[in-house]
Amino acid sequence: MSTVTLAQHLQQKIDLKTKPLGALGRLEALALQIGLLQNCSNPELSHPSILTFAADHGIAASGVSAYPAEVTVQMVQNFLQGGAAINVFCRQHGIELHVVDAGVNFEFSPDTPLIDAKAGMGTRNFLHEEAMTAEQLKFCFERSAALVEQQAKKGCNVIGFGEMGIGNTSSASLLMSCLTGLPLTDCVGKGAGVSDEQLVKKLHILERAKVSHPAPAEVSQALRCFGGFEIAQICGGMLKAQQRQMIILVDGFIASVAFLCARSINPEITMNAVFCHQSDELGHKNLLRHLDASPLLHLSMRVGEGTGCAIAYPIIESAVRFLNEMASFESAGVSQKTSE
Ligand SMILES: Cc1cc2ncn([C@H]3O[C@H](COP(=O)(O)O)[C@@H](O)[C@H]3O)c2cc1C
Ligand SMILES: O=C(O)c1cccnc1
Repeated sequence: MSTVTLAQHLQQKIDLKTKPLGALGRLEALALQIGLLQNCSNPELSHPSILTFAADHGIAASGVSAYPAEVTVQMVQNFLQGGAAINVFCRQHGIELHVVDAGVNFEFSPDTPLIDAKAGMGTRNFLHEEAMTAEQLKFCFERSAALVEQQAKKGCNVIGFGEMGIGNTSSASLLMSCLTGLPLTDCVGKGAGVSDEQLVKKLHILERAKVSHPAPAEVSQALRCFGGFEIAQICGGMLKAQQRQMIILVDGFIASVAFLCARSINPEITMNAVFCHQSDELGHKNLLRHLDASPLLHLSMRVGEGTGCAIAYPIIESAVRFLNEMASFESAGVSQKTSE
C-alpha cells in the first residue's frame, strides 16, 4: 500500500471507531504516526526499552552546576540499585531499562549490570579545549548504534533515551545555540537547580566558551567542541533507531538537544519521534518551538534520565490499543453522525 493510501486507510479506521469524530485528539495523531511508521493498520508496541547514558563533563569543574561532579557516578550506582526516578517509572510501566556507561569518571567493577560504552573518563573542559576527539565521537556513534541494533534484534520497536551527567545542561545549551542560531540566553537554564546568581555566572562561562570555539554550526564539530559523550551516544542511538523504524521517545532538554543533532544529520527522523514532555528547563520550551514539536505532557519535570519517556509511554500504548481494540460503529451497531 502506498503511504497516501495507508494514511487514508488508517484515518478511516480511526474515524469509524465508536466515538465522536476526532474525539480522541492527540491519541488519534499518534495512532496515525505509529501506523505509518510500522507500515500497517494494526501496529504493535513490543519490548519497550529505555537506554540511559551516563557520562562526566570537564566543564563541571568550572562551577556550572549546583551539584558536585561525583553525583554522576553516585547516580549510576543508584540506577544499578533500582532507586532512581527512572527505575521506579520503568518498573511501573513494564519498560526495560539499560544503563550505559558512556564515559563516567570511575572504573566500575566488570560484574555490575552496566553496559560498558566508555569513551573516556569524562570529556575535557570545553572552556579550555575541545571536549572530545574525532575518534571518541566516532566511537560514541558506533557503540550506541550497536546497542540500539541489539535492542531491535530482541524485538524492541519503541525506545526511549535518557541521560545522567553533572554539567550536561551546559553542553546541551551550547549545542542548541550553535545548531539553532538562537542566543545563549534562550538556551541556558538552571539545570539541576543553580541559584539566580549562579545562573548569571553559568551564562558568562558559557558565553566565554562559545566565543573561544569558532562557531561550529556543523553538528559533528559542535559535538566534538562541547560534548558530551552521553549526548553523542543518544544522537547515534536515535539515528540507528530511525534506520530500524523504531518509535523514538524523546525526553527532556538534553535528550531533545541530542535529537536536534540527529535531525540535522537525518531530517527523516522527525517521523519517528514522539516528544514526551516539556521540561521546566528554560531552553526546552524554545527548542521544542524551534523543532515545531508539541510535547504530550507538561508536568514541570526537570530531571532527565529518560523519565519523561517512561511517564508518557502508557499514553502511546493507549493510542495503539484504541486503534486495535475499539469497536467500529458497524461492529458495535452504533449509529453514526447524522449528516448535515
Ligand atoms: C541527584 C541528581 C539526579 C539527577 N538525575 C538527573 N539529573 C539531571 O541533572 C544533571 C544536569 O544538570 P546540571 O547541568 O545543572 O548539572 C544531569 O545529570 C541530568 O541528568 C540529576 C541531577 C542530580 C543532582
Ligand atoms: O529536561 C531535562 O532533561 C533536564 C533538565 C534539568 C536537569 N536535567 C535534565
